[in-house]
Amino acid sequence: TQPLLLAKPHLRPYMASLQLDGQHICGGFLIAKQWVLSAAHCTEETDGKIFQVLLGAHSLTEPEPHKRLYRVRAQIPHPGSNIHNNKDDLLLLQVGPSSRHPPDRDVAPDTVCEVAGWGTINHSGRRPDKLYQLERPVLSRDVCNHRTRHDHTITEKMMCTDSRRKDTCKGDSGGPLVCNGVAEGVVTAGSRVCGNYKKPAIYTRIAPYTAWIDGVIAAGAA
Ligand SMILES: NCc1cccc(Nc2n[nH]c3ncnc(Nc4cccc(O)c4)c23)c1
Repeated sequence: TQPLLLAKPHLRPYMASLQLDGQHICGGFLIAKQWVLSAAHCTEETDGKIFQVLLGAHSLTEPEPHKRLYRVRAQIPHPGSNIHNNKDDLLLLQVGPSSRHPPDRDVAPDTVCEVAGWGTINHSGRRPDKLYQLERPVLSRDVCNHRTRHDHTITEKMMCTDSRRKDTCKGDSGGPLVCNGVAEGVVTAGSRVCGNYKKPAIYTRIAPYTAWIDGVIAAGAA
């Protein structure tokens, strides 16, 4: 049979894993804010236990910044579903606020990440009409904090990429720094300097702020 292909990480943010006690039981997918659709047969061997729903994952076990395990507020099988046939084999799950946040880990130095933006393209200050993208290696916090670079102003809630030659610039602020398919940082202007290797590009890391982000989303969702 045709060998199955490994999915490219995080290209399917709607993809859900329905779990019991940390064990994957069934797939599912987001069809609306807070609602996951799956199959009613998935509740057969659960003897009434309520699933947890894992969203934003590629690996079921490894820590990933956008991975979240959500409680299920309501589990609603289609009224026509039954254990004798495949009719109306649908299950709707209303997911509640996330019950667990992934551990907050630095991206390894030299990891090549990408950043995109409509910011100015070079010292000419030319502003593009179309989106540009840039691949840059992560710079360790120690190097970025060196006296001759950002001189100990880079906290553990920030990260840097090498700014030799290719760099972010005016108008790129706010965009995502994506490493291995995961948004790890948000472009910040920092010293506003562009393309100077002595002033590496700075990003606000996202992982330290997931509780704040979820809190705002949950409050807004009410
Ligand atoms: N590379 C870090 C970075 C990320 C995001 C934005 C920024 N810069 C800027 N953000 N806002 C700005 N307002 C005015 N000038 C600015 N930078 C600038 C413009 C022309 C020549 C040059 O050497 C630097 C910036 C710098």
